[in-house]
Amino acid sequence: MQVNELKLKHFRNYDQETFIFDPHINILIGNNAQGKTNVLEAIYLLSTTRSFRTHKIKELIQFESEFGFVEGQVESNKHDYDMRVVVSKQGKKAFINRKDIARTSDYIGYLNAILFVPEDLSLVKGSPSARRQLLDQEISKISPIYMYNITKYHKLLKERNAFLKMLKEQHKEGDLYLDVLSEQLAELSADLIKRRMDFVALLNEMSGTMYDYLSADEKLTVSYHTSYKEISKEAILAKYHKTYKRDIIYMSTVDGLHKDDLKFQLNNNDASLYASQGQQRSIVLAIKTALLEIVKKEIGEYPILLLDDVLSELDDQRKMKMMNLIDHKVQTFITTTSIEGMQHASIAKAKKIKISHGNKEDI
Ligand SMILES: Nc1ncnc2c1ncn2[C@@H]1O[C@H](COP(=O)(O)OP(=O)(O)OP(=O)(O)O)[C@@H](O)[C@H]1O
Repeated sequence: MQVNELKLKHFRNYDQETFIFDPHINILIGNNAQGKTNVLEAIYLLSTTRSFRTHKIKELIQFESEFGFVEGQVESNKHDYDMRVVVSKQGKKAFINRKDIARTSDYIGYLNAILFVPEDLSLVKGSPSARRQLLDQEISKISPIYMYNITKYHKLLKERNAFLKMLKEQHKEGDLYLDVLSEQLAELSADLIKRRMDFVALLNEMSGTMYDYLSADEKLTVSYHTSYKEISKEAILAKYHKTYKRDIIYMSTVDGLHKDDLKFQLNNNDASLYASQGQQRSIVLAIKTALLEIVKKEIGEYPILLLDDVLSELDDQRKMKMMNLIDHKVQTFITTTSIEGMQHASIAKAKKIKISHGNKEDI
């Protein structure tokens, strides 16, 4: 997959700009606060209809403007597409070949992107919610059904929690409607957890190989942790039934896949407790490069890669190895304040675009 052309209109600090990209490496160079990450954010928006920096989509519209849009000419193995996401005060609208696509799950997949930002470097020791988010986002890219079901799960969970609160206020210990909601959640949970487990098995295999290449010292293992001993609708529902009273007291669904976690181990030691900064970086790098391979395996072609200011966070050896892994395979967008010290041959051949004050200049 690749983005050949990107148009920005009233997007962040861009009034109007058109970028023509190289199929391999594109480097956006500029001082701080010039608009480099804004370009990555625009590509990510085109890919997912979301920003990786804010949930408030209206922040993407240029100050003083009523609307903004991002439009990309995208080339894949199958077809070429014109993709567009328009953001206005009313919300956002996504289009493929000028056709309005109402459901996000129908839009995702035309342009797959793997994003790597400095915050990802805290994935190993950070909050479980970031690891769950990674799982949900990445599985959604290769499975529209997963995306549809996880959205439905969270809606039902919210409804169940609100209902638990009402039961507590009414001093009730159960209700037929609680049974219905629990049954629906149990059915979805069994399906979603199985899909997560399958994905993690693949991630474990691929990231193990990548880690071995990036840092041959230890063995990386990635595993999925859930509170359920048996993954079936019946077993999950039975657990819900057993914990009705507790959930009503807490006014919250205490157990569930919304509490599950992804664990990393190096030579059987819990990486969240023992991994050094360098080891954590290698793990995240192994995960991100493994994700590229998983998308290739599942979809049949590589996604694009967005590297926001992360190369400067990696040492020379890891940087070189990372570039070796993506060279001539993956269209990559790199933001940086300077290319000094970037030694790989692909950097010399890369398309370099200077960004200043929301304007670009090919150099
Ligand atoms: N909605 C908006 N309208 C106009 N300008 C905006 C808007 N949102 C952000 N900006 C401007 O965009 C600039 C930041 O751009 P960006 O985050 O892409 O910086 P950057 O070049 O990646 O910098 P750094 O190297 O510091 O990460 C700031 O000057 C900010 O004021």
